[in-house]
Amino acid sequence: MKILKFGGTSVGSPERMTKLLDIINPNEEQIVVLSAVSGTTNSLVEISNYFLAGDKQKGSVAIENLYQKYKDFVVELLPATDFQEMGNEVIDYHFSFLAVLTNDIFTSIEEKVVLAQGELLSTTLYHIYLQSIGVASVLLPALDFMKTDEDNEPDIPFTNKHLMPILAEHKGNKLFITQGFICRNSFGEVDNLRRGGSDYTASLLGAAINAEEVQIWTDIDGMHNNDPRIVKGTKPIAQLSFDEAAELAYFGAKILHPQSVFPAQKYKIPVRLLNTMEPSAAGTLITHDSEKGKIKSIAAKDGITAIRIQSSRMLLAYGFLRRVFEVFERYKTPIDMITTSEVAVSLTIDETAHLPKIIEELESFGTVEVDTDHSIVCVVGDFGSEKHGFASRVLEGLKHIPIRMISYGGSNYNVSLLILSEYKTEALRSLHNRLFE
Ligand SMILES: Nc1ncnc2c1ncn2[C@@H]1O[C@H](COP(=O)(O)OP(=O)(O)O)[C@@H](O)[C@H]1O
Ligand SMILES: N[C@@H](CC(=O)OP(=O)(O)O)C(=O)O
Repeated sequence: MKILKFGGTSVGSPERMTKLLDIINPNEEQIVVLSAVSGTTNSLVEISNYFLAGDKQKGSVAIENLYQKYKDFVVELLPATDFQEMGNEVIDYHFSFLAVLTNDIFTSIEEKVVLAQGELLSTTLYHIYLQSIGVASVLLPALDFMKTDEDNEPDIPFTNKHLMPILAEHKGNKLFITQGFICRNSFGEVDNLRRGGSDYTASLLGAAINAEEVQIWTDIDGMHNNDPRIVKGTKPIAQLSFDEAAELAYFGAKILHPQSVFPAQKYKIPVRLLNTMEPSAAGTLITHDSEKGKIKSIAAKDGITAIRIQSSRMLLAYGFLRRVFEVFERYKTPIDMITTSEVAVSLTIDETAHLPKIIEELESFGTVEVDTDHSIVCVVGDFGSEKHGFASRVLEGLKHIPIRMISYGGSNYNVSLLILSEYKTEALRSLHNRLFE
């Protein structure tokens, strides 16, 4: 069994949806994971924000606008009268549900239910489309088998336990369709795997059913060696290791959800990144193997805050870093980069919700300086062997840009540098010229 995930752009219009059958072979066993139609999740976030802010008027207008878009979508996707009626019933059901849901008290619980409607709509409409052209498929309700635990971690054994019997019940069927992104949390409430989470669903399903392969179909021919939105002339990378892919996804390569690598890595399921618009292109294969002696790719992550704690108490002391880390642990704030000297430690975070409290506690150790608006630029490749001189080439590529922090040696395949965000574009372009041209 293979898992094929199609992102928002791949199901972004009725025409795109109908073209999926150029890629999906209904005679092969597969679970097709769909995201919401592109733009829908953003609209649902906007709708939720209006209701969370108590602006029912604007919220209702936004619901109506989205409803009209789906009306047009159904007419184009399902031209035959009987199937068009089925499509209209589906959207009427979901949009009346939205109206009821937003009519009363609106909290983060209702917000998650609102956000789930995008994937529920796209999969149900696609399922009806397949029926309309006589292709047999089974619609699997992700909310019955995708679950996170008390720590918000996905529960893969739960998915295995609840999905396998459903698949067995439909023995003889080959094509299964399900929703990406959505799940239930440990309270049984509707929840999600965070923005871009359909990739994560695909990888979790691959792990849960021990799939032959997970394919992430998107609008580009694989992971490129730099951000194609910023740098011209980027190229797809044929092969990446799970660790390299995880670093790139985490440090900004938007093509892949950062957490989606780990389930596939743990359960040894190969992942392919492929292009819906160019299905014959090789794309990127992610496995345990890594190509040696090469720099693979550059990525950047914005919205980084750097914190420096300067303290003479650090000098020749032990236990100091533990106490610093405990502050971040108490506020559930992950640290990305860290560098130390004998009297100071610098670290970066991208979640700033608890920053004032964190600073207040850190001030008991010494002087605290905070710098916002930074970006981490991350270069991924085989840095394990000094003979390539890659690190010096990275620094050479950034010699005209002020560097706030450098992290090298944490792993053999990554160098991360912290710079002011205003230099990001120049840094990515300059590194590209230096490393790949
Ligand atoms: N290193 C990279 N390689 C490939 N694509 C990248 C990279 N960095 C950013 N991207 C962007 O990621 C986009 C695909 O991700 P996304 O929009 O989330 O797809 P989908 O909607 O299919 O899930 C591409 O169109 C591309 O602009
Ligand atoms: N629809 C969700 C989940 C998702 O993964 O979307 P996409 O595959 O288009 O990145 C989102 O927009 O976040």
